[in-house]
Amino acid sequence: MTTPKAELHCHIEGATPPALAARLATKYGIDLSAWLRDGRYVWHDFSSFIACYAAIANVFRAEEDFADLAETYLGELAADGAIYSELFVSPEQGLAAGLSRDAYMRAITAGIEAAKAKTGIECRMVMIGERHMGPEQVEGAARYAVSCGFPLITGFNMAGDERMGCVADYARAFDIARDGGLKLTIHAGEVCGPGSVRDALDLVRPDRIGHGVRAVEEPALVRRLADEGVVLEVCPGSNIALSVYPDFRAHPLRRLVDAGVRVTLNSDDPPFFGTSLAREYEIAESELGFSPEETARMTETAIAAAFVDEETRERLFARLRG
Ligand SMILES: Nc1ncnc2[nH]cnc12
Ligand SMILES: [Zn+2]
Repeated sequence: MTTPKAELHCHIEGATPPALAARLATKYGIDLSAWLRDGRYVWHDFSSFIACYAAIANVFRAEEDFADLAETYLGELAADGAIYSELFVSPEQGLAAGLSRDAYMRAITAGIEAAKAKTGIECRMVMIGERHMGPEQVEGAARYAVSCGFPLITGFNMAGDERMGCVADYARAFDIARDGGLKLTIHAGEVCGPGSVRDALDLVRPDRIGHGVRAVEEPALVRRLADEGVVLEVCPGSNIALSVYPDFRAHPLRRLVDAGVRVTLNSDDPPFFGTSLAREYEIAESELGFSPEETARMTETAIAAAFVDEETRERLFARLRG
């Protein structure tokens, strides 16, 4: 039997298989030649990755395209042993597709429900604001998240280019989300260093941090993460693909765990980085030196930190215990 897994950090459009992007581009007459060649996404650094991601996210046009993407991704995750997934969603993509935010949310919800009916995988959605679109867009995403009435949205997150602006500019968006009852996570300490993680802790007070790995550069900050029990959504394959670290030997996951930081394993944007959730578990064991017992503890941490009600959490823990 495959070991049970859980994923807290995956951007749904970032899970688009290249073959699906190619098929939709042909169907809708979109030129993807700058971004997709020989069945692989084309980018070479963080900025071109963000641009490539945006181009691929824009090939979706119909509700059924988004629904199929969510159902297919969750089906694959379940086949790899995942019992829980949090998908990062961007209703702005509904507008880009010529639909509406609600149509986008309906479609992803339909995909989630279909996957659950087939495989039993539990899933929640985390609303994304894109940092490089500026504070107004991110606040708009937070306002929509708390008012749209889709019950599977349980969290709010900011992704995008961490080098843009400062966290303080976005604090209001997180206040809106928190006041509306959503749990919070934020991309920090991926492209930028410990200062970015410290700002996130001070100004956003998140339940979790996306990546956060560069906190390792400041020992006092690592102690703070451990003391405060902040959970990191670590994506080792993504970090290597985006050259945050030159190779797995340089990756700080072991140092963070040894310092008592709570961590989970995630794929981020799997086909962009040549990875999958199952591959991240393999990487942790074969490249980063963790035992199966240790990766099982990371899955437990993911369930403990999942943005779900307590009854669902108990059910998920019961499934983990088998
Ligand atoms: N790894 C990443 N960092 C920031 N924004 C993203 N959007 C999609 N993937 C991302
Ligand atoms: Zn991410």
